[in-house]
Amino acid sequence: MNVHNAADLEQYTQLMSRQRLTLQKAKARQGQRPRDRRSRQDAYSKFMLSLMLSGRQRDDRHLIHTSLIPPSYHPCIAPLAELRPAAIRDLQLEIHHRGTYLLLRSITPPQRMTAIMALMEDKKDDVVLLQLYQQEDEISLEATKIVNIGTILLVKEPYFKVMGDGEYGLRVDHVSDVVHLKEGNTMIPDEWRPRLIEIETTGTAESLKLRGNAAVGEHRYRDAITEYSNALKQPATANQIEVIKRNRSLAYLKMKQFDAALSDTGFSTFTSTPSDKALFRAAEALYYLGRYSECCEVLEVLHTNFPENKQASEVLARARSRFLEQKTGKYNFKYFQAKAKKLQPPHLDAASYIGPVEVKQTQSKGRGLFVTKAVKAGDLLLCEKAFSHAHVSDRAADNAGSSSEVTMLVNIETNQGFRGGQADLLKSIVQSLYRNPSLAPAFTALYHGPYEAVTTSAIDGEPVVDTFLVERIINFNVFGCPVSSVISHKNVRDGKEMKEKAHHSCGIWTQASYINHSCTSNARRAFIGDMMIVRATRDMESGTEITFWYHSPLGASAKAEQEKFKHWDFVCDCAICQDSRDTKAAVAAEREKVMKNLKRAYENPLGIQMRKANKLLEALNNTYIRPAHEVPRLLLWDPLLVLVRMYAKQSDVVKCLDSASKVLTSLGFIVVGADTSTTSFAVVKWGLMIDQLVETFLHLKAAFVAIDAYDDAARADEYARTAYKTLVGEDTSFNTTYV
Ligand SMILES: C[S@@+](CC[C@H](N)C(=O)[O-])C[C@H]1O[C@@H](n2cnc3c(N)ncnc32)[C@H](O)[C@@H]1O
Repeated sequence: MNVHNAADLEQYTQLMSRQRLTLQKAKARQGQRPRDRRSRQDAYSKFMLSLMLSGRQRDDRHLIHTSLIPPSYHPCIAPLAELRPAAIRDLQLEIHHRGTYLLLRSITPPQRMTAIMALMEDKKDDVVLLQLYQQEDEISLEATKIVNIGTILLVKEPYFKVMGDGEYGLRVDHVSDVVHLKEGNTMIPDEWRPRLIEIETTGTAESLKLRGNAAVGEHRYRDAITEYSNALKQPATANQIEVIKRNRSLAYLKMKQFDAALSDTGFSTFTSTPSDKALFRAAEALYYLGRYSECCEVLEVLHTNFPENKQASEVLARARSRFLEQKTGKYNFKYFQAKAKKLQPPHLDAASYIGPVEVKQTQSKGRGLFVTKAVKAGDLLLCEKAFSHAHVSDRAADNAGSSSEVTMLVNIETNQGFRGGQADLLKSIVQSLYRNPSLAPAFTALYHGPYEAVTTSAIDGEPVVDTFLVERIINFNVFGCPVSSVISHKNVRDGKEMKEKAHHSCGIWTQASYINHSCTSNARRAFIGDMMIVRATRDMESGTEITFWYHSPLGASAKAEQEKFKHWDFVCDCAICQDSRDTKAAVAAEREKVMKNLKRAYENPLGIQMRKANKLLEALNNTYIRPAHEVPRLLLWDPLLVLVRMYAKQSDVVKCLDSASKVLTSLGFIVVGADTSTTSFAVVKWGLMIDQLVETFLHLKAAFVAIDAYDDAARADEYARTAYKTLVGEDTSFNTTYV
């Protein structure tokens, strides 16, 4: 929804045909055991050379950075005990070696490209290039912490393939298909043990704990977790175990493994006197998991038992604010706007408010979101924090716009490609689900088309994450977003952008994902940072299904509109789409002709030819059959608004009111009193919520003031603010946007 489809890029088409060819060639070799594998020395030299060159400055200006999604396959869901060992030399091309595993040791440092790569050996001294996809980015975790010389790991059900450059390699798409073997693991062969670097495998619980503490001191949190976990395998007193776990919980917090951090604090079985550290860490984990009510409870105990703990009071104040936001939907939007401007990425410290809505089955659109009580236009339905948000800065987006430097996520199987932050989104969601399985259900429940995901969520006590399921869910549920909708709105106001824009930044909002599309929608989404704000655009009765635009119906032909929905695999059946299907070809041609003539009449160098324009507008209006409040007349509002502006400038109040009233009518509104009569001005029924509405209502307000109709002016002002609030998400910035 408002994300960049890559199909319009020439590079994309070329890339896709190259990839498809590679895939075809590779398929033809399925089952072969390649005889031309590089020797160990040759493979090593090649890898090291490539590693060396990758460190040098390259001309990246015309590169497409792609993340290619291969044909989908399931993650391994068999317990390790049931898998048989395999050897590199027995691997067959283009096969997922189900029921087996490879035990590998890295003989090189890692190279980070789209995947993290390293050359691995097995016990028979054969080597293979390993590509680990969907790993954390370098800032979160250096590649050397994932794989480095001497790292021993186990690849479950390996997928051996011909790579893009014709070489052979192991491709791992599911993070859960790799097991890092820690020192002391009995699966590590004896001959590999002495070569393990700097690893002391034994020690007492106390000495290992101290090593863990030292690792924490050096910010080596992953190592610290290993040390503490080893310590917990040694004999220890109950008190020692508690301390080691508490320390490990800090390392888990630093690694953003909030589920594990919480569990290590003993939260689920807290006694009456947990330590201040345990309480604080539990509170921190709960905060990041969005469990604000429990977070407040824990912090209140901490505050009571350890009143001198200043940090606790600060966090308690924050947690209470989040809890209040979650309960009431009351936010400091002014603060949001200021923060979103400053933060990079613009991720706000805020809780989600899920308003009077519920998910229910619809007649023909799968599940949908419905209001549980009557609401008014402008009412807040959702203010949701992104489940995951990929920020692409304006500079990066501008570069991508000129298509000299493009990031793409390309799915060969579905032939879909996207530009922008979607590749980052995939990686970060996979990692987040892997680290915090408690967050998974809200995400995996989202619509994912016909893809059949595995139902196993954990194996051998470790989470199973299906990368292809994540990719499918992103595909159907991603929203493109600006840093703030107020910026997009100002651009429309200033005539810089008339159409809704696609965005490079994007995210997933799990509750908003249940909202289906309709061109005659009754809600709108707005963004501030990573918060999506959904408000009603018209009054709704309890039980009404909420809909918003996946793509705005404005400015595109009906056919082009339907093309856009192909991606989501549905045909829009709203009144606008039905009407356009029912419109005869001759009528459509007549509209096109009138529009062309209208353009000419408007672009006359001596000013608009009013007589001609009025006639043409009348003719255009007459091409529509169904009432405008049922089927908005999408071609009419824009030329009418030009007239409103003109009459406002000329201070022709009567004509200004008349044209503004017609703008509203063409958008599906029913209004009364938008004239010089004594009837009070009121919106009886709201129509399509477009950015230009604010301007329209403000022109009405000015016209009413000019004829001393102050009550009507006040109402027009109120409507302008309601429209603004719906379009931008809040109205605290109204007075600065419209000074
Ligand atoms: C973001 S999901 C919306 C929630 C989804 N209906 C569900 O069951 O979870 C997008 C998918 O919903 C369905 N959908 C959305 N709007 C629709 C519409 N107007 N008509 C038919 N199907 C629609 C399509 O299958 C689309 O791919």
